[in-house]
Amino acid sequence: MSAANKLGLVKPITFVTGNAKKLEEVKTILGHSIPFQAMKLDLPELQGEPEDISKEKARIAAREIGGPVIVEDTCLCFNALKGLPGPYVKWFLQKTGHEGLNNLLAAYEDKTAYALCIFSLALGPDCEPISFAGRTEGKIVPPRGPNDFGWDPIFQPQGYNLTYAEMAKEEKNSISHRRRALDKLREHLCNHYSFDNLP
Ligand SMILES: O=c1[nH]c(=O)c2ncn([C@@H]3O[C@H](COP(=O)(O)OP(=O)(O)OP(=O)(O)O)[C@@H](O)[C@H]3O)c2[nH]1
Ligand SMILES: [Mg+2]
Repeated sequence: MSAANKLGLVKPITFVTGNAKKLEEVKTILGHSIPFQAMKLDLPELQGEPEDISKEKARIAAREIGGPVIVEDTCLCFNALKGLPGPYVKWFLQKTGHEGLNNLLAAYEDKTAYALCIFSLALGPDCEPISFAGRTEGKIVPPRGPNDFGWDPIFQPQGYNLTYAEMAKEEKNSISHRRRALDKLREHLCNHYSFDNLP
């Protein structure tokens, strides 16, 4: 799309999340490529299919903010459990910890899993959100590495001997589910919008 056909945003995009570690990674990955501001808000933990959850989060956030928003929902999906715990991993982690998550797979040979991140962009309260998914394949292992972000210590990406937690931050950010989703979101925003009219 040529520059003349791009929609000029007049309100900045707000990334709405209650999770400081997500925000840190998003800031690092996007750098200055996309201007955005952040708002710490605890959005409801919804049920359903990952893309529907992410889109509904975006509708709720756009109503709260009254302007353009991005949100994301992250799932950790075990293949032996047909994708569960998926979007419910936050509660499994909170209640059962890394050990409990490993134990869920004790009855299965297959320890493979994937991390899935779905960003949704809503331009305003009455706009239908658009989603951008990123997925990284891996397996679930007993915890290794610093315990400063969620399930990072038990997720070992395919092709690596290190868990997400053991990797240097730049290395995780170069292959992560979040990185892959943000690459698509960035491309969409750069192709369709101009940011020159922002206050
Ligand atoms: O080890 C991790 N590496 C990651 O890269 C990662 N991304 C998210 N998470 C955790 O997975 C659950 C997602 O739930 P979630 O998407 O609803 O997030 P949240 O409620 O924390 O924030 P938000 O919904 O306000 O944005 C929460 O427990 C997050 O802490 C991660 N853990
Ligand atoms: Mg949440």
